Amino acid sequence: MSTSPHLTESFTNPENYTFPHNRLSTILHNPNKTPIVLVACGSFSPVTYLHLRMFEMAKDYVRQNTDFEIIGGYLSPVSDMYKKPGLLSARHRVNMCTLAAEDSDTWLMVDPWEAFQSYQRTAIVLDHFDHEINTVLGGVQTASGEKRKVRIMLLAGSDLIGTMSEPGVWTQPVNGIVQLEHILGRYGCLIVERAGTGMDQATDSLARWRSNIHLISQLIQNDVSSTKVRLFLRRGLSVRYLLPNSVVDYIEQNGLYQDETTSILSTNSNPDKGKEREAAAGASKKEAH
Ligand SMILES: Nc1ncnc2c1ncn2[C@@H]1O[C@H](COP(=O)(O)OP(=O)(O)OP(=O)(O)O)[C@@H](O)[C@H]1O
Ligand SMILES: O=C(O)c1ccc[n+]([C@@H]2O[C@H](COP(=O)([O-])O)[C@@H](O)[C@H]2O)c1
Repeated sequence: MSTSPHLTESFTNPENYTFPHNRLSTILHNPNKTPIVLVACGSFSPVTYLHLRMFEMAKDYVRQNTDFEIIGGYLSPVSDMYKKPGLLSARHRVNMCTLAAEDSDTWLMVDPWEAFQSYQRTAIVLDHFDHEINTVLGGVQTASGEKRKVRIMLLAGSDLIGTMSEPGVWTQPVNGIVQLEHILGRYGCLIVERAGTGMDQATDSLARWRSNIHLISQLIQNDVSSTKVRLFLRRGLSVRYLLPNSVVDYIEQNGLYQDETTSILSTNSNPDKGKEREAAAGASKKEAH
């Protein structure tokens, strides 16, 4: 792993922010393994079982195919300033992710750092995790007391990684540094196959970082998406068993996704996720400068 500096000298924290690390393992059980933390960035509007499944698939993949040991996993909901269609307020998205994480395994956490401030590029978000886990917390310890640096890795669906190959915001430098080099060269990622986006198609032009890109195949096809869940809710259809029960209850109790006025922008069901993301990230970037 490269030791290039972070893309920013200092990180802006939201008011009253503390980095959640209650479920982060403090011990590296196998000293021969490289400790890693998985970070999934996205809208999570709302979080679905497929988002949680990504972490489970990654856990199996890591155990069977790598020399890594996972010491924690984070959902990092994007800022309201991302302004993607269908994006509910950060407060609700963070609350739903928190319920989902509590409901699930014991190693998942939600970091609200990104959600409660201006739009942050993904490279900066990974730097923030690196800073909190390695600089502030001092990494992880082996059973013999030796301190080890934790490697941060992006966990994403193949549709998201597919957009990295397209010319656009991902390829625009952050503070003069090419951010794909930073994300894929310094950190690396685990990519979960997503119905509708081929793995080859997603990674063809990212070949130079091949050794840092881990491809995880879907053995059970499931194309649940937040867009479809929102559509169901607007039509008054049940979404139970597509999301954790606690999240379904939260949506019902708060009357979320009933109509277009509950989202940051009006909702739509545009299937062209790549273009939607590029537009959202591009707009947020322009506003940030
Ligand atoms: N069914 C799925 N299979 C694999 N990856 C998924 C799936 N659903 C979401 N992801 C991944 O989860 C991350 C966050 O996703 P995001 O919040 O955008 O969900 P989404 O369902 O794509 O949302 P939307 O429908 O609002 O665009 C992304 O990396 C995305 O690729
Ligand atoms: O950093 C970038 O250049 C960049 C460009 C496009 C998308 N992203 C991130 O990718 C995630 C996409 O989320 P979503 O909901 O559009 O799948 C979200 O966390 C964005 O901040 C990041």
